[in-house]
Amino acid sequence: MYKGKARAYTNIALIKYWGKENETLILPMNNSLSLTLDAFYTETSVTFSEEYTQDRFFLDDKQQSEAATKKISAFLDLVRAKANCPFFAQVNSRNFVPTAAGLASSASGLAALAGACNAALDLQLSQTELSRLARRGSGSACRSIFGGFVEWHTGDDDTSYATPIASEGWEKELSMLFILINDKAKDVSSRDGMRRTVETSSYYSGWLESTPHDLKKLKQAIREKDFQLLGETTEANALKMHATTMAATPPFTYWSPESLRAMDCVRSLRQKGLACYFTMDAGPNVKVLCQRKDEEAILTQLKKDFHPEQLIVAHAGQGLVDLPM
Ligand SMILES: O=C(O)C[C@@](O)(CF)CCOP(=O)(O)OP(=O)(O)O
Repeated sequence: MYKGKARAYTNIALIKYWGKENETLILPMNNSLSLTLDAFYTETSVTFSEEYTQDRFFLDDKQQSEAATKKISAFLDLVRAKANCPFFAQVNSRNFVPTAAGLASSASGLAALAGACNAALDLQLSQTELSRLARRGSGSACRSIFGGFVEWHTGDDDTSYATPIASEGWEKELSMLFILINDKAKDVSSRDGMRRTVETSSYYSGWLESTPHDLKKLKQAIREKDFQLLGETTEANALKMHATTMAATPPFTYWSPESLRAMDCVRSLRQKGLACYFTMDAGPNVKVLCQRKDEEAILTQLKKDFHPEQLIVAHAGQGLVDLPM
């Protein structure tokens, strides 16, 4: 019996990963850049045992569907091949995110699973090898191996992994405020959404052409600790990513009326002189990037338009953490 446990934190992309060049190997069309946060994380333990007759996957103590277990099994097969281990496994993941907020990201889950498997089978993987492995579970998971600002590079199965970006700790001066939009509509998963967009969106080529330029500006903003450039580039990049979905066939959007209202609130706060910018992913929630020094003032304003329980504050977080069983 081999056991391991790890914790990984959610990351939010400032330059989005939105499209795969290779679905099986989960290779991205473009480089992305994210900020690992401290507010949301997943703790995953894994046990490989010769006594198990199948893989089983529990999330928050609930056994998961066959489809979800199949996805985990495919990842475990990679690990078993690497470790030359024939045993089935039981995976227990616990998401430390606000319940029913639609925030449980596959990024922290799969990164934590990579770490737990590494510990259980004593694979002694480097952070780069862990990032490469986590990528095979979910693209954005490869970024959660590291804390702070992280870049995920395009490439082949060997060369596509994430690396931390030197920032002299500037990320500690930033805040990310989550505006939770409880939206009934069933979201298109990020995996399905990006596939449909790559295959059918007439705006996709424009997106691909513009992301390297956005990435360059974002890295300049980190180098120069220029919050306005960071914010403007982040917001514009998110809007371009979401524009591609509206030009897909059939068209779709992750935005709900409440999302639009939240985006408007951010713009009007900016007009009042409070530096804040939004980003959005494959769901209706709106994430507001600001400087820690303005966090209170912005929260006070947002509380005029949203219920306090819709607002969650996050700061820069750390990379993968091994945990004692
Ligand atoms: O995080 C970003 O860069 C942007 C997104 O969050 C925008 F929605 C996509 C994340 O996609 P993910 O869940 O990693 O997909 P997978 O590789 O199909 O598992």
